[in-house]
Amino acid sequence: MADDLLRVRDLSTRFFTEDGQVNAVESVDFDVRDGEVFGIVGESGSGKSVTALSVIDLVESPGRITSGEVWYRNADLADEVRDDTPEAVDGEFVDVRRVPENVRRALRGPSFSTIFQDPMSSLNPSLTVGEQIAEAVEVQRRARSNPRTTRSRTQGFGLTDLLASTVFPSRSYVSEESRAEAIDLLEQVGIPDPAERADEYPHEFSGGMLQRAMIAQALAGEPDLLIADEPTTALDVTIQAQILDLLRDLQEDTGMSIVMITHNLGVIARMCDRVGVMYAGEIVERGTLEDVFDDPVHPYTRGLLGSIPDMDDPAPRLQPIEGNVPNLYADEMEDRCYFADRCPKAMEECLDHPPEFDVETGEPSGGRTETGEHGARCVLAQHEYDPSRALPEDYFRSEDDTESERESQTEEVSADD
Ligand SMILES: Nc1ncnc2c1ncn2[C@@H]1O[C@H](COP(=O)(O)OP(=O)(O)OP(=O)(O)O)[C@@H](O)[C@H]1O
Ligand code: NI
Repeated sequence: MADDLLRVRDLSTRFFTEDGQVNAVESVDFDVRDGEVFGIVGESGSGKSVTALSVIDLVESPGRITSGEVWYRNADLADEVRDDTPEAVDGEFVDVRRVPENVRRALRGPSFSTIFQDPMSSLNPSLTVGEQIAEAVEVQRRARSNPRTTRSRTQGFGLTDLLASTVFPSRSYVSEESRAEAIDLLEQVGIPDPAERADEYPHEFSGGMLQRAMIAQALAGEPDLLIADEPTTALDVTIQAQILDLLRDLQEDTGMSIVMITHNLGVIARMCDRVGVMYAGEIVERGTLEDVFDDPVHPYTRGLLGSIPDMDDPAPRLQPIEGNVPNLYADEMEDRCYFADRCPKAMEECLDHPPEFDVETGEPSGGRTETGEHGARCVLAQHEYDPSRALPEDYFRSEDDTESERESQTEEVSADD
């Protein structure tokens, strides 16, 4: 079994809005192994993107990570930070939440890289594609030749100036070498005539080609982990499939790990080794693709799978299960299973907040067992459905009015995602 590259523990992120506190990510645990694709799937508003942003520390105000650890395996980094921040080191793992902020920021690119749905969020329209990729290559090259040595301790880790250059890319190629590498990267991501295309501007690229260019830029630092948040959602189906295949090929060639975020189970089925199903800010079920697809335990997972979209005919949005994702306002989150009011198998036990149970043993796993095991945050992982303990169907009915009011608000907040 491959080693863990990332161990996320008890990660919680909240938004402190004028309307109240939103518990967007609630005590999330997951692991990402070396060289695997880990999928995070769930309906809109379930907390997938905020989870990803939390891992790379890009949550913006009024959001804040309120608890959790993000352990990243990197022996060199562990050696470098051990003296100054021993509490952030455990063997070869470093809790990136506990290292100084500039060190954490310097991991973006060479350690963690990201691609999003909209390539223009990472490409500058006024620079050629080649210049921008060369710039990313150059930034990473300098970062490598100035490693985070003990020397940096006296210089306050001195990496912020390296990062500044990503914000203000220069207008020409830094060197012939980085230009050559940019062309090489464009070729790797399947852009034909890469030397010519390198001199074109983003608007001269088609949607699929732009997506490839963004991937090239994300790969410039040779990251250990690529976080892909709905990377193909905006593309037409044939191009979607090509980009997914490209990502899978690049993953195999480079050995990097990928966290793939999507609301499309077809994408999960095509890409992922293991998967976590998110609902209302929690991972409610996780395991290998086979575990989760062939033997789902949580009624939410079963509901999702009941409407698995065909890759050739993907539904634009999953809307498989009657009812709505709760709005996640803390003062309305009761201490019960958040799916209970939509669940065909809700029992009296569901009025308590379920821990994660190991599906094999039915024992609480707390996400801290030797993972990869099949876990589910549902009492059905512990024992059989018992109709005599079923909640009456209209048990939550009285909340319907407030729910439909909230529905429109939730849509507003996540609409620009
Ligand atoms: N800036 C913000 N301010 C307030 N609430 C936010 C903010 N960003 C996200 N949220 C809330 O956090 C929750 C999780 O949002 P998130 O974007 O992670 O969902 P998602 O699963 O990625 O959905 P989608 O599939 O639509 O991208 C939602 O309830 C959302 O309303
Ligand atoms: Ni999202």
